[in-house]
Amino acid sequence: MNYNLNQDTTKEKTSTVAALRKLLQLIASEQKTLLLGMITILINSGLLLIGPLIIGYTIDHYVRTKDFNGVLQYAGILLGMYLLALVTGYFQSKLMGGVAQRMLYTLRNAIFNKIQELPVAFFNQNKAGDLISRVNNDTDKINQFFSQSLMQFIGSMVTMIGAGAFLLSINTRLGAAALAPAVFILVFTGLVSPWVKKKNARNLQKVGGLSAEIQESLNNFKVIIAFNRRDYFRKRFDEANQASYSSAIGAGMANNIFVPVYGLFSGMAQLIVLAYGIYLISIGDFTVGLLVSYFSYATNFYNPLRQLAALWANFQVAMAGWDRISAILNMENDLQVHPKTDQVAGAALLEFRDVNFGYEPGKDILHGINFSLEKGKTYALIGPTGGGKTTTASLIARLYDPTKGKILLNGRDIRSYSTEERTQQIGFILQEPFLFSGTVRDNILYGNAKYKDYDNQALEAVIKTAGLEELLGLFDEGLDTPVSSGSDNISLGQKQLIAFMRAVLRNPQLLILDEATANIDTITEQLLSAILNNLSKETTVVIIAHRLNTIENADEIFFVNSGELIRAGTMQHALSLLLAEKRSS
Ligand SMILES: Nc1ncnc2c1ncn2[C@@H]1O[C@H](COP(=O)(O)OP(=O)(O)OP(=O)(O)O)[C@@H](O)[C@H]1O
Repeated sequence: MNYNLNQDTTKEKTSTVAALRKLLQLIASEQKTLLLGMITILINSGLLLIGPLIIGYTIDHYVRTKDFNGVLQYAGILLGMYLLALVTGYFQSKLMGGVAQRMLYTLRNAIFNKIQELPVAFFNQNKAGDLISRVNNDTDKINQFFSQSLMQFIGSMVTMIGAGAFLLSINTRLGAAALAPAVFILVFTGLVSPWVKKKNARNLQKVGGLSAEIQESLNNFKVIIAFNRRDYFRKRFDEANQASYSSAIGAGMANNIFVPVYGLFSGMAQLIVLAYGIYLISIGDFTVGLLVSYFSYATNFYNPLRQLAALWANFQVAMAGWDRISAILNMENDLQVHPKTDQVAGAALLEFRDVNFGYEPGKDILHGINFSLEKGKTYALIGPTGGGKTTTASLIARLYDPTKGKILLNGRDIRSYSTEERTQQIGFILQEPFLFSGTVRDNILYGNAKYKDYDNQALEAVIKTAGLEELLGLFDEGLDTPVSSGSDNISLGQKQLIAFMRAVLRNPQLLILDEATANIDTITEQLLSAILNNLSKETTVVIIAHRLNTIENADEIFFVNSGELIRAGTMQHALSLLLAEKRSS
């Protein structure tokens, strides 16, 4: 599956209605609040619509007859109505603000949970900074629309429809003339909106790119400083910033296109009402009071339309953000759990059967790999850099599925194991161990449900039984030694030790060490070797190492080169294969 989120996003075409329907599902549980919100909008718009009618009535019946008591009475009614509109307006913002915040919360959780479900290939193909921008920035665009614009949007629509109905009912011909410019606005909006959305999508993509650039340079700050290449990253950042700036200008211009066009047509409509209205009064078909009301209704129709111009732009931004978010939400993990297959009797612990694999479609890295691992034995994978050792180990741990062939775990297709079952049976110590902020204890118990409730004393007893006591002793404050994922308060070797303890404590059937001792001194390495020898007799160990002394005790050595795996037999033969490969390259 192609997990690249930034591929072809500009060409993507999602129907706005379909996108909106999906988005609204996120607030399906907010029906009551939305209903209340709608009621406040209807009251607000209703009050706005009745206002001009009352003003017209007051002019025709009380101002012209100079009945000031009547004028005062109706002025009081109008004041009451406007105060009520103020109160309903306040509740409207409060209700919708709450809905939008809850929506933002749900949306961020949904994206984060989806990202957590996705396989390693997804993270290979997307930059962390861009993903962060989607979770933070793009969701915020949707939040802004829902908290600030949606109710205004609906309110404006209701007011417009009401005002349009009044315009047509008071005088059909004048009404039709007044509304004619709106048809042009509608056509213009329909034609221009996809282009505006595209501009906004491009802008969000560039903002994501900028975020990725920041993330990359922060992650690599040491290399940047050591090589004095600040200028290089400054230049890269400047380019990304420039691209983001240009796309923001483009999006801003696109978003602003609606306001002047709507303004132009609104002005034209008012001119039409004024000219045609005065003509109708001159021939005795209309009254001054009615024209004042009429003018107010035309304003009530076109003012919200002008507001809609700005709101529509916000809507396009939100929809562009939603497209980027749904691209994540629509991703499916293609490493699905398959139905259980029959177990092959007397099978090896793990078996590769004619396995091919490539990170990109059509570009296989591993070709026709066949081998099996027996219970309780130690295996070594050796070979030149880039030969395919880590890739083979990643397939053993099912970080990826083969493009061809099969992998059997305990005689059953590895794909038929649930993630929990599989990770319980296979422990993988990666080349670059991942630690998170906390303590040594937090990190060695990561993913270990069995000991998570043990207090330090009980855990230390378990550690002692597993032979890890001396390793723990290398940390000043033992289990409580602080660990910080970002800074370097512990060495790389110490990180590898923590990852080692984490994996051993889980007591897996199969333990893979990918260059897991590369940064550990020889004495400590001997200690690790003793711990590995002390593991249960059932435990199978796969060691990937460049330092050959690490694999002295291996029962079998595999030589992995150019994506092919052969049995190397003795250590001597393995060494000759390595040397031959070095000479030929
Ligand atoms: N995430 C990835 N995406 C695309 N290609 C990759 C990826 N990881 C590795 N490769 C490619 O796969 C090939 C095998 O890499 P692999 O990491 O398995 O080699 P290795 O034998 O473990 O090397 P080393 O000894 O340096 O760790 C290399 O050509 C590498 O460029």
